[in-house]
Amino acid sequence: MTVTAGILGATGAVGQRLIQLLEPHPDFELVTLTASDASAGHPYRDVAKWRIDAPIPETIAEMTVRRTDPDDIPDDIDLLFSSLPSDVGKRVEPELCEAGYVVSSNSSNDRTAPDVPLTIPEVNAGHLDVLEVQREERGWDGALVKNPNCSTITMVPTLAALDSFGIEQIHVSTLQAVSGAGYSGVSSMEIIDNAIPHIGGEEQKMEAEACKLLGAFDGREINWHEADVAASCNRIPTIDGHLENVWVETRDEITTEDAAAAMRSYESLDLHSSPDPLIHVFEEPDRPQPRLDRLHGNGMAVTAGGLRETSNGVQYNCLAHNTIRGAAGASVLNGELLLRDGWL
Ligand SMILES: NC(=O)C1=CN([C@@H]2O[C@H](COP(=O)(O)OP(=O)(O)OC[C@H]3O[C@@H](n4cnc5c(N)ncnc54)[C@H](OP(=O)(O)O)[C@@H]3O)[C@@H](O)[C@H]2O)C=CC1
Ligand SMILES: N[C@@H](CC(=O)OP(=O)(O)O)C(=O)O
Repeated sequence: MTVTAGILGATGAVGQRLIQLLEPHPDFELVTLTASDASAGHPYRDVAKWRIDAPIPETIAEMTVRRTDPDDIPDDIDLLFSSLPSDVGKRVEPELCEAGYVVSSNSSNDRTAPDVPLTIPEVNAGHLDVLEVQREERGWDGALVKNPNCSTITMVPTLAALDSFGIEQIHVSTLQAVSGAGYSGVSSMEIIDNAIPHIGGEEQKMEAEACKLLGAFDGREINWHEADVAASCNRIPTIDGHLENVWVETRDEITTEDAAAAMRSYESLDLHSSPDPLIHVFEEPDRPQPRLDRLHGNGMAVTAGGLRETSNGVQYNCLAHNTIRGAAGASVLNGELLLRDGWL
């Protein structure tokens, strides 16, 4: 079955990555692109400042961009991928769901709403069933699914792997790439020869989203994990790939070998965009590194290394590609999960 798909915010940085992933995708046929009113009515080629290091697919370049409005989007679209600014997503996504569209969104609005599934398919695919509650309570024929923030996605698969030892406390410090702020988000004068120890709202997102993702769905509610999470977020002058230093305290004793084995054996899924293995663990103490390791598993794998025992847990480093696994690829994978589980 081929699913007809559209992208909301298709001209932006994440929208372009979505095009790159969806145009050759075996399950999805890209038929609609939307952006702001200023871009609507024009050929995609004329209004998108294409920044991906591969040409715009010809079929996409000639498509006319539509308004991001239920009245301007064809009724027969099965799935909309959303990469809108979060204030726009907050207003438009519920309107689209009410109009009957299923939306897989990367935007940060509504990620922690109790009836909105926030999913990393390999970690918490079962949370998707909260959509039944969402439809019942909101009276929607459509549905809204979110993927987490890029820094959160980077660490959570490794934490899920370690949670059989009973995670009680997580401390994380990030080294985040400039692409996370968008093309014009951080100026070159700010970031070259520098590091910026502040990314607005990022720490709070990591702390909340990690607990929701690692929580348990009881058929009605997602009960958040009770681990104590503390994050410190920093921007550094890499282009793509968020590197993170993580300290985990566990209830049960855990050795370096236990932690490496748990990460290596953590299961992937049989979905097109899900890499196998999901987590690659390095023996070399100086890996992972952004430039060398961000494209593991076509940019969808998480890499880890530098494992060390601490007094009551382990310390390690992890890395993922922030605009692929951390954004566009995460939304596409959620689309594949929606298809597998019969929501489309
Ligand atoms: N950049 C990244 O790596 C990451 C970004 N994100 C999140 O993804 C979302 C998109 O980010 P990014 O792609 O960088 O943003 P961009 O600013 O590059 O793109 C925004 C897109 O939304 C459209 N848009 C803007 N305003 C409106 C509006 N009022 N109505 C309809 N469409 C509108 C733009 O269209 P137009 O071109 O016409 O202005 C464009 O297509 C954000 O929520 C961001 O926080 C998440 C993770 C990583
Ligand atoms: N804040 C992230 C990117 C981002 O836009 O995150 P979110 O999807 O939570 O808005 C970064 O700067 O790297």
